[in-house]
Amino acid sequence: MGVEVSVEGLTKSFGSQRIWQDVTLTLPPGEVSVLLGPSGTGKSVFLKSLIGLLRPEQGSIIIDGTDILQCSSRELYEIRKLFGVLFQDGALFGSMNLYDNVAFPLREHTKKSESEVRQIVMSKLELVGLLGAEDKLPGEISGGMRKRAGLARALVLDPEIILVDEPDSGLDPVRTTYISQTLIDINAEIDATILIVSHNINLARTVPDNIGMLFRRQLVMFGPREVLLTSDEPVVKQFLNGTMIGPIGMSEEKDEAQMAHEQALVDAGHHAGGVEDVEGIVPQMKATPGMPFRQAVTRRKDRVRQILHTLPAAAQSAILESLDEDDTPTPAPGQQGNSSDSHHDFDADTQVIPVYSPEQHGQPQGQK
Ligand SMILES: Nc1ncnc2c1ncn2[C@@H]1O[C@H](COP(=O)(O)OP(=O)(O)OP(=O)(O)O)[C@@H](O)[C@H]1O
Repeated sequence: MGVEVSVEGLTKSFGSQRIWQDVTLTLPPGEVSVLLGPSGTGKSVFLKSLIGLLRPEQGSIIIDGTDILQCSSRELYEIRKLFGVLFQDGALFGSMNLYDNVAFPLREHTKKSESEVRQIVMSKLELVGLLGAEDKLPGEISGGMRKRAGLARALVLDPEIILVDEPDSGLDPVRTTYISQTLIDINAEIDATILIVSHNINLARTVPDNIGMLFRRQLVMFGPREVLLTSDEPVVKQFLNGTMIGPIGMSEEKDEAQMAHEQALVDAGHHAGGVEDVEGIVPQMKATPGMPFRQAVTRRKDRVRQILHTLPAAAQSAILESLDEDDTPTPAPGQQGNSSDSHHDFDADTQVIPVYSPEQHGQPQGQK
């Protein structure tokens, strides 16, 4: 199972620009969490802080018992071995085909034979639906394929924590749903702790076990998905419905006068944009039939039962309903019941730093 990531009192600035402050949250081990927030609120900065690419000036980030803001560089090196990261554009090497891109961490950081490398690479390419595209260069494929290739590369070293930066950016709604399904399937398959940064509402409504939101330098909330999805917070409601009416403006700050002006326009009949009154909770996506059962589902039920009394009433009743839901996985066509003997073989003894970032490797290439 993936490890817990516990963040407390985290504050990050660049010079005099405060990005966010006093962020406290815990990513439950093996569960999928999404961090939402309008553009520019520092979601990517948060992801980069978790892997030690950026250094917040205050607070702690405890990963597997180690505070990565206090530990030695040797310890940070060890902790980084737990991570697989998918950056927004896949951060692929433009001169290498997809096979070599995905094989790169294995060749660079392990002593595996080429036949072992091949077996792992092909299984990961299959998991992300890219079998047959091994010989393509990043510049010859779509943005969605590049993302999936980046995801395959993030998985080859068997990560316990997977960070995904805007898996939906540049993708149409259908491809976004496919990548959402892939992320759920990966969680079912390897039971890793997953944090997805996004501003995609469909993804946020259907994929995660937990949701948080950054706004105006604060973590507005973080908790079981039902808390945010039933929230009455104006900023959350506005974000979920994508309208102009509410505290979120084109730039970060929006003052009372502008809010009143926009409300007056809407009262006079102007369309506020977005989809009105999307309320409540839609069912969470499940692993594809035939995949292993997603163990996070059972663990999360036990966990939320224990914190239920601390949550708002609307979230409590939504959670109580979900506790009664049948978690039995849908059997694959032609199969009976749950399949736990996956054909994907994940090797546990690789020793590497699975972080390939623009910071470390220069600008990603292969953009169209
Ligand atoms: N290395 C850096 N040096 C200085 N400022 C930075 C650095 N990285 C990010 N920032 C600033 O931090 C702020 C937050 O950026 P970030 O990319 O984390 O936002 P985001 O929420 O991920 O946005 P989006 O949803 O548009 O991707 C921005 O104002 C950005 O300019």
